[in-house]
Amino acid sequence: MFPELTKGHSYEECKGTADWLLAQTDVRPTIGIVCGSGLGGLADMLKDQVAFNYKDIPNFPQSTVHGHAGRLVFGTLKGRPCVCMQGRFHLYEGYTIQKITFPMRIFKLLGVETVILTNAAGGLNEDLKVGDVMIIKDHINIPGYGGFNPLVGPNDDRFGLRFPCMSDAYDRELRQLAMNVAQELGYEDFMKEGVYCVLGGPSFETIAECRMLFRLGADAVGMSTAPEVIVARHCGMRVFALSLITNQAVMDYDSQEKANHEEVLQTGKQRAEQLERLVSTMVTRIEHNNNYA
Ligand SMILES: O=P(O)(O)O[C@@H]1C[C@H](O)[C@@H](CO)O1
Ligand code: HPA
Repeated sequence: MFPELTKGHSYEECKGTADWLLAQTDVRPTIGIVCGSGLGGLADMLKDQVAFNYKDIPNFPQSTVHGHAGRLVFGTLKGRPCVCMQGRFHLYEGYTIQKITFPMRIFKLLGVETVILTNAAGGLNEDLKVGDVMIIKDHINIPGYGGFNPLVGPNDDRFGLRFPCMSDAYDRELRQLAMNVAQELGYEDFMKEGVYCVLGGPSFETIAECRMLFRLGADAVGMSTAPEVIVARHCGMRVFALSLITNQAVMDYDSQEKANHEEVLQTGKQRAEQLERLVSTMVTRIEHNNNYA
């Protein structure tokens, strides 16, 4: 790895961005939400919005992917102060892994305690159907095996430890809370739990790759989330993440199916309302001190 590729923003630069945002809104968010492909409608749930285009925020990258609006939205969700990324960043857009995870450090410096991440993913496990919501219980970070871990480079102890633990990355109580809320809402038929595997993208996986990933223990495959989770956990925020299964990964050489981004966005639209209800109900049950009501 070249040193210039492992240089993220300094603590002071992150603080500069967070202070710039805090100076322009009275909202003091304790919950941060990241919207996956086609799931940006989650941000529209916020009341009394103060929204910033990414291009106007100091040091922020810009969204380049269809289905990622590129706005940071502050507001309240059923009275809870929240901040929501309407669009995230991916390695395949050409940003460094430090850059795509930079917003997690901004969340932390804004006062966020709990991060809720969503993504679109392909189902590898045949128990996962298109339209299912998979609560992520763990991840496999394939780019990390090649040195693409967002914590590569000098460690700033003000953010967190040099060697953070990841065996508890996906908060057990928040996963239980999601299951409880799903049951109350009558969503249990499409709520699942599983392991998410991140690849660099942007090409979708080959059949051999899908078969390999399933054998490795992955239930769903995507191109995001795990790097953000690593940075969020490094700086001590609690994490809940879910995948909307937008397509079934092709595992069979006789299949005529082809993964495509339009199908991903379309499935997002179909489940949008239920996802919004699930996330907003969860938010009302997460106390500001990170206990659960
Ligand atoms: O931001 P997410 O992970 O939801 O986006 C997924 C992965 C690719 O960016 C895109 C493929 O359709 O959707
Ligand atoms: N593979 C990778 N990323 C994805 C997929 C997929 O099948 N679907 C949505 N994002």
